[in-house]
Amino acid sequence: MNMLISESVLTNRQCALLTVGQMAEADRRSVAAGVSSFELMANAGAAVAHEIECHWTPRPVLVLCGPGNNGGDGFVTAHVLAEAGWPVRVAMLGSRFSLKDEARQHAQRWVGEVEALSPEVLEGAELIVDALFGAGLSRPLQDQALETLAAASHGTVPIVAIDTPSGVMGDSGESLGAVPAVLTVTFFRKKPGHLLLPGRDLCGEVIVADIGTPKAVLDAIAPQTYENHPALWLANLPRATSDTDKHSRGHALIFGGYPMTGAARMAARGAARAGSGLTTIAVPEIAFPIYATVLDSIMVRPWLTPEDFGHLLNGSRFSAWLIGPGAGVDKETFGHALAMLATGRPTIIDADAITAFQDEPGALDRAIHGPCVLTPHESEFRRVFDPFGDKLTRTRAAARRCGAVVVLKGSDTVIAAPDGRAIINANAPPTLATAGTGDVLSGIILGLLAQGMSAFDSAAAGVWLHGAAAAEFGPGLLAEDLPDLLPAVFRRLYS
Ligand SMILES: NC(=O)C1=CN([C@@H]2O[C@H](COP(=O)(O)OP(=O)(O)OC[C@H]3O[C@@H](n4cnc5c(N)ncnc54)[C@H](OP(=O)(O)O)[C@@H]3O)[C@@H](O)[C@H]2O)[C@H](O)CC1
Ligand SMILES: [K+]
Repeated sequence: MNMLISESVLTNRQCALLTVGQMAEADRRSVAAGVSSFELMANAGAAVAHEIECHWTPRPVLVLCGPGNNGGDGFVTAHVLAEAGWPVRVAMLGSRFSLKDEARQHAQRWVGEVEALSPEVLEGAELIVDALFGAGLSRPLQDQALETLAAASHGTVPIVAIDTPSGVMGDSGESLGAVPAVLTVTFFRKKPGHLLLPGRDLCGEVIVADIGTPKAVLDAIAPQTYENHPALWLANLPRATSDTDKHSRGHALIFGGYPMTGAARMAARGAARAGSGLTTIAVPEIAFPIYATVLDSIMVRPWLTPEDFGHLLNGSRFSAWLIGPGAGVDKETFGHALAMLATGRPTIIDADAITAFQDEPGALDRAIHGPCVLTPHESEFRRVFDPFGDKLTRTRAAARRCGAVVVLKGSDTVIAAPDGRAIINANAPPTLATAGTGDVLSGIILGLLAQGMSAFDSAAAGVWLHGAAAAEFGPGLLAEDLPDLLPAVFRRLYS
């Protein structure tokens, strides 16, 4: 739980992610503020050398330099390590004389030999620094770059990547031929590609180094993308105080399907553990005995006809709804979801209720006019939204189109708001890939929504709490374990 321990010292500014374009702007603004490009590069290379010295004892290092500023950082790293007495060799793609500006200046300070890049240069290296391409990657790796990195990845020699593993796209995390690094040192702020898959897996440990970029640069850039972290929403997380009673903590209503009854029950436990004062499952009368016999503090409300269900919604007692887990993909689910959305009250549309709109996605867009969260996994997403583009772009476009917060689930869940803000989550352990965990997630988000938290904050907090609960449990996790792990996560958050 290191992530929890460090959160108190992080601010939401530190969770900001910059695109490749925004990072170039940060550099321009730094230069305008008096920090030269030469100095930024010197600091970048020195930071990489420093991390290498912290992680390894001196050993033969091979620095692979590319034709741009990433290569320039590599020359600085080589120089600093050599000055510290490490045995260093440099191999380069292309000629050092074709380097420009500060990269050229730093390369001139390297007095050693510069070998031509090829798999043969790997011989004898015990640590490889990948400074081939970073933010300027514009096409798939090929020829010597591809062959040398591929050969390096077949051995056991650790690879340290400067900025990104060469071949990883900074904005999307897509790989155009990258091989895994054990450590990636990037500068000023992470980029989306450090968190989106497969980029995140290819980066290994990611360290963000300060290279002297003035803090004010971030305000001028006004980033819209963040890494999920309590610093983003902890202040808005609902907390019971001495003057709260169960009614003031909200009343969550979940549509309970039949014959799949477990999903709604798990969602209900998630909502209750997330702090909803009252939680009710509304169930078709035939399913009432099943639900009622296995639930204690969760209330069960039977309904006989769709009209009865409509009356239930029009009562004023409920503060947020959820439909989807175990609901069934049919006209009834479609109708019940529309009825929930028509109230304008906070609504979560999940699972089957998303798929219920597959023949008429426009109906979903037209119906959403209040706070709403959609929680699709990839297949559900593709049934109602445009599948093109990287995960961040797709999720943003979906949120903008339908006017709801969209949570596109996975190991790199993206949460996007209609106004363009987006959060990437990275605390989900692989053990969450098991049946029913999505139902608990929508329940947790519901519990927060029911207490009056905004749709975007509820979604971000819910996703993070869900990941932290799973991490708390470790291997062998079942979805039904998750709600009971939330108290420990909350305790730690508030300590
Ligand atoms: N604040 C910071 O983050 C700082 C970062 N620094 C470092 O600068 C790089 C970005 O430098 P840039 O020069 O923009 O880009 P690259 O070094 O990554 O590469 C550009 C050159 O590579 C060519 N290229 C691109 N893709 C390929 C490929 N697949 N095969 C061969 N060649 C490729 C590209 O050619 P074009 O034809 O596309 O123009 C360029 O020649 C950043 O990552 C940091 O490491 C600063 O040092 C400090 C501030
Ligand atoms: K690199």
